[in-house]
Parts: sequence; C-alpha cells; structure tokens
Amino acid sequence: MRRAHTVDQVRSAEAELMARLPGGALMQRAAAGLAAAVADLLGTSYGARVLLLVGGGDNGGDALYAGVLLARRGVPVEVVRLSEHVHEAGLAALRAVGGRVVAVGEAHRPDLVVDGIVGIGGRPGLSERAVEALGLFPDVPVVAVDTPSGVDVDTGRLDGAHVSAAVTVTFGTHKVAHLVDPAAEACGVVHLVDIGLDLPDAAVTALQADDVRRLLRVPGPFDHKYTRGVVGVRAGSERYPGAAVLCTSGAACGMAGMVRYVGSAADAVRARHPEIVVGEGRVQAWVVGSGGSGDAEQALVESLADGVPVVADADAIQHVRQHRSDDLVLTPHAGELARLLDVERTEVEANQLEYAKRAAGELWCVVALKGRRTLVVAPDGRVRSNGTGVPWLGTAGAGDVLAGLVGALVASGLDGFDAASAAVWLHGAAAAEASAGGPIVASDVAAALPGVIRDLVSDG
Ligand SMILES: NC(=O)C1=CN([C@@H]2O[C@H](COP(=O)(O)OP(=O)(O)OC[C@H]3O[C@@H](n4cnc5c(N)ncnc54)[C@H](O)[C@@H]3O)[C@@H](O)[C@H]2O)[C@H](O)CC1
Repeated sequence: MRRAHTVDQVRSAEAELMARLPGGALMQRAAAGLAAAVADLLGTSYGARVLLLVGGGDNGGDALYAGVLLARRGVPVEVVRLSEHVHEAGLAALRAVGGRVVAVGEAHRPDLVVDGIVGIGGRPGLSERAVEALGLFPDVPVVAVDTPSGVDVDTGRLDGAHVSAAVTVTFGTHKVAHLVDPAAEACGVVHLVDIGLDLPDAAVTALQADDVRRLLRVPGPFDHKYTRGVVGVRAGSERYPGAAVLCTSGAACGMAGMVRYVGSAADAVRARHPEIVVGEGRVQAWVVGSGGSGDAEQALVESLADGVPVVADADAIQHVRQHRSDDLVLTPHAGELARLLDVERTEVEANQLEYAKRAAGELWCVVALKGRRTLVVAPDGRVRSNGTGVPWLGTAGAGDVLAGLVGALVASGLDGFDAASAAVWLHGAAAAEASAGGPIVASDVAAALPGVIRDLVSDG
C-alpha cells in the first residue's frame, strides 16, 4: 500500500524525529537518497554534469548537499540560486568540493537538472526567475526534490507555472500531489527515500497488487453460485445495446457466482454470454446506467427498491440526488461528476480530489472519479488513488466494463469502497495486459480480466 500524507503530517513527523537526532541529520539522509537516485539516473558520474536550481528553503539544502556527494564522485556541479538567501551551509559545503554558483546565462548544458526550488514549503506557481532558469535546457530531464516546484502539494492542483519532472525523489512518505492528478502527472516516476519518519494514518493511499489480492474473495470448496453472489445488470437501451454487452462482460469476469441481466439488449447479451441469466431475480448488487439513456432513471429506481448495494454509472448518476441510498457506488468521469455537482468539467479536472470528496460527502456514497489516476473516495473521506492503467484505456465502453466489474465485486461480498478500489486496479491492469503497448477496445479489457485476476490470486 502506498501512503501519502499532508504537509502538516510530514512536518509534524519530521519535527518529532529531528528532536531526537543531531542537527541536519534528516537533511543528510534526504541528500544521500537524492544523490544516489541522481547517480543512478546518470548511469555514470564521470563526464556527466548536473545543474542545481536552488531556492531559499531546506528543499534547496537537500539539493546542495546532494550536489556535494555527486561532486565527490566526480560530477561537475553548477548551481543557479533562485533566492537571495539559500541554505548557506549547504552552499559552502558544495563550494568546498568544487561546486560553482553561476548566473542563469552562464550555466553549462547539464545531463540532469535538479529542481531544489521549493518542496513541501512551496506555494503553487513559480517566480519568473524560476521559469527562466527552467527554460534554459528544456530537453534536459528534471529531477524534482521532494515535490515538483509550483504544484499544490496537498491538493494535486496545478495553479500556474510548475516543474514537470521526469523523476521526483521524495522523502519519508509520498505526498498527496504524488498520487492525485493533475499534479501526479507532473511528478514523473516517484522514488521514495526512507528517512525514518513515524507517520499517522495516510491522507491518500494507493493499493498495490498484494492489497488487491487480499481483497478478492476466492471461492472455497463449499461455495456455489449463490454463496458467491449474484450481480444484476440493468444497462443498455434501444439506442446503446452494446453498453449492456460491455457492462455484463465486466460483471461476468468470474468474481460473482452469477450475472443476471434485465433490459432491452437481452439477445445481444445472451449471444455474447450464454451463462448470463436474463430476467428478474434475487441479486446481491445491481449495476445500472451504462448506456441506459432514457431508461436509466427507472432502472435506478427499480434497483434501489431491492434494498441491495447499487453501482450507478453513466446515465443513472444524474438521478441519484432524487433517488437516494446509503449503499451506493458512483462511477463518474469528470463530465458526469461536473453535471452532478453543477460545476464546469474543467474545474473538476483541475481539482479532482476536492470534487470527488465533495460528492462522496454530500451524497454519502462511494465515488470513483475516473481519470488517469482514478480516485476512489468513501463517504467518510478515505481516499484511494489508482496507479494502474494505460492511456489506451481511454476508449468507448471501458467505463461500462468497469461498472460491471465493480458490481461483481460488491456482489461477491466486498463493500463499495473496497470493490471500487479493487475494480479500478484490476481494470487498469487488464487494460495494460490487453494493450501490451498497442491499441485496445473495451471488449479487450473485459476479456483480459479473468487472466489478470488469475495471475493475481495464483501468485498468493
Ligand atoms: N523539515 C525537515 O526536517 C526536512 C526537510 N526536508 C526538505 O525541506 C523541504 C521543506 O523545506 P522548507 O524550508 O520548509 O520549504 P521549501 O524549501 O519547500 O520552500 C520554502 C521557501 O520557498 C519560498 N517559496 C514558497 N513558494 C515558492 C514559490 N512558488 N516560488 C518561490 N519561492 C517559494 C518560501 O518563501 C520559503 O522561503 C522539504 O520539501 C524537503 O525537501 C528534508 O528533505 C527532510 C528533512
């Protein structure tokens, strides 16, 4: 499980640890991890060159002391100061081993730029000097220290200019901006350096394969289709019969004992999945809305009347304010969430964490806000960010498959938060498996689900 903490949580943990350590010890731990990561990226110290962009705080201190370690390994290190006052001890130490402070226009072309402008003390946006310095060598990879400068560390927003890093070397724990888009995209690959912090419960977590494996309910020797759970799907319409096929394909991933389908696309569903039972019957969870068009509200009402958990997708989402439930999972994309909250789509895309939490709190339901890093938020504020998936997953019908998969996991016995979290992880993993670097369609994702689940549970 990846854990991300807020700036306040980190500072509190750092202060507690610093009180027990010699002065500067934490910074030396951070600098050592940063230098090792940079050296690894350079591949070789000899002949490689590094440029440090250094701000006025301890983030700059990390960069300077990492520069000392790199310089001792034969790496020529130059420094551009982006604040009148930088970490003086770090600068003196770097100068003592040959590091050079240069004006922006004097810097030699480096093999790597290290962004030590600001870290967790940074305000969103960048100064003009920082933007100028970052523009010196636009094609040279940037390694961000702790967090890319200019991002909003605690929300994942990008307000104004910011660093786009190839790699972010962070210390002690992940920060929210590492796991929440759009800032997560600006972090590049995040490398965590342990500096010995003792931290409280995380603000945002990200399931890893082992976590998902532990959530999945593998049938036992005495299980049968009813003990494994029945998921019902009310999806598709005269206009979108294919959505019913895709949603039931996700539901028929094998994690529920049976799939029932109710709707106008019965022939198409049966043709694709002869094991799916068409017609009303008792279920442990309903999935409604995918391709539902004008039928979605009625499908939602009928499903809620059964008093079981309901996964509301696509056209059903807009009706959940009128038809409430305390056991609901919503699977909106940014546009659907924007419509539900009556805000602009661009606002949701820019502030994904806030709006996903707002919807989950207002409607007291689980919200899976789909995107590059899908966020799953529980009504009590727990947040999970998903790290699987590939850009090829942005294909018509992929959401229909996901909704069916969530429903199958709920029917198998998972609560809505765990079901949605595991489903988005599996959905992304299946897309990566099916894609193998190339194009896919939603049906490919559904077809890859059983194999991904098999590989996961058989590795246990
Ligand atoms: N605290 C510790 O024990 C450790 C900290 N580590 C590193 O320290 C930074 C946090 O350092 P801090 O001095 O608190 O803040 P920053 O260096 O991030 O920056 C604050 C500095 O920058 C100015 N500033 C804020 N926003 C901007 C901006 N957008 N543009 C320009 N300047 C800005 C602000 O006024 C301050 O002067 C943490 O990230 C770690 O890198 C060690 O790693 C571990 C121990």
